[in-house]
Amino acid sequence: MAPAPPRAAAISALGLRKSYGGRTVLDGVDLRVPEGTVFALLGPDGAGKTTTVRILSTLTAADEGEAQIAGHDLAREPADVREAIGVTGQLPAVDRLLTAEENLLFMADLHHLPRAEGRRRAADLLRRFALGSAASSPAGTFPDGMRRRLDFAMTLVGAPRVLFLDEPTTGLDPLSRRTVWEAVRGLVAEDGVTVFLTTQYPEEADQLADHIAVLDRGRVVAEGGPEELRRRVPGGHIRLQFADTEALDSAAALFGAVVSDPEQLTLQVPSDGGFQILRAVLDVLDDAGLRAEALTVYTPGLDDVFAALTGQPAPRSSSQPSPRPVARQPADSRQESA
Ligand SMILES: Nc1ncnc2c1ncn2[C@@H]1O[C@H](COP(=O)(O)OP(=O)(O)OP(=O)(O)O)[C@@H](O)[C@H]1O
Repeated sequence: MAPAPPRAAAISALGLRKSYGGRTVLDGVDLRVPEGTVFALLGPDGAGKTTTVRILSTLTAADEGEAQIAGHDLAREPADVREAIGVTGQLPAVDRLLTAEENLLFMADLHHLPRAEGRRRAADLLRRFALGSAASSPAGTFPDGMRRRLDFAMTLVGAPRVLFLDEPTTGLDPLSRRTVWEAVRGLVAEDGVTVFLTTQYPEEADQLADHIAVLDRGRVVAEGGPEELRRRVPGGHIRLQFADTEALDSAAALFGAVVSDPEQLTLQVPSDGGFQILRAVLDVLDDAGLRAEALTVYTPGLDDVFAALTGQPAPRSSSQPSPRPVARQPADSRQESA
């Protein structure tokens, strides 16, 4: 079967540059985001993430470079670009005197939706963002996380094809964060929306993004899928545990340059996380008639990738993210008996 043709780009940018008062904030950023995918721009504070979003959403002009959004040229057709996109945090924000439902209906009026269609969209968004129980309360009484969810929902009333989310979950409580993540997944899977999000949390990029670009001091220093990025940094290993010192020492002699821990009776064999090396390690043990009691494969997490690429520790969200499938865990520890 012929491979699927590459998806058209919903966002493409070439050579974006921006300086403020002689200080370079974006230093030649190239990006390509295929339609119907989630792209994460991951980077520490001040890397230039918000500036990138502001440029791509027509709020700020780049000094140099060009971009196309949803088939429209950013510089020549800004009104068409604005028509196709949604941006979180953009005005009009939540009106605190109106209820959640009224805020959504107000947005529907701004987008000239017919009454019935507006009501249908408002009801759908209240459900998607777990705001149903608060539909009739004034938004001024909402806790922060709930108000941010409503703000996000309001961006969606106009059914944008391309959505920019600038740090959508920074400072959010775990329920609000999960709700936002689920909403993003639903928008992509059910509506084919393209999502461009910025985040300082590696786990958020890992959870949501098909493709991640790491931005540091105005430059994209690495990009790829989450797995691809993990393989870029050293530190992956296979950890073997033995029943006694004799087996441990025999295995250590076989593998050469390994870290041995006599107290735990473990060895760490360097690994790129691939299947080949795992098989080779098991073959070496087998051939020598040695048996490991336990085997753990450790691949570096995106936190390690972030730290290696930016020279800064990855910021942690205020709470633990929801558990993910084992196959995608960053600090992957798959237990297998050997
Ligand atoms: N309007 C402006 N005038 C002057 N400097 C600015 C302006 N906007 C951004 N900057 C500077 O540009 C740099 C990048 O800012 P930007 O907000 O794009 O970073 P960021 O990656 O989004 O970080 P943060 O998470 O802190 O928002 C920062 O040093 C910031 O102070």
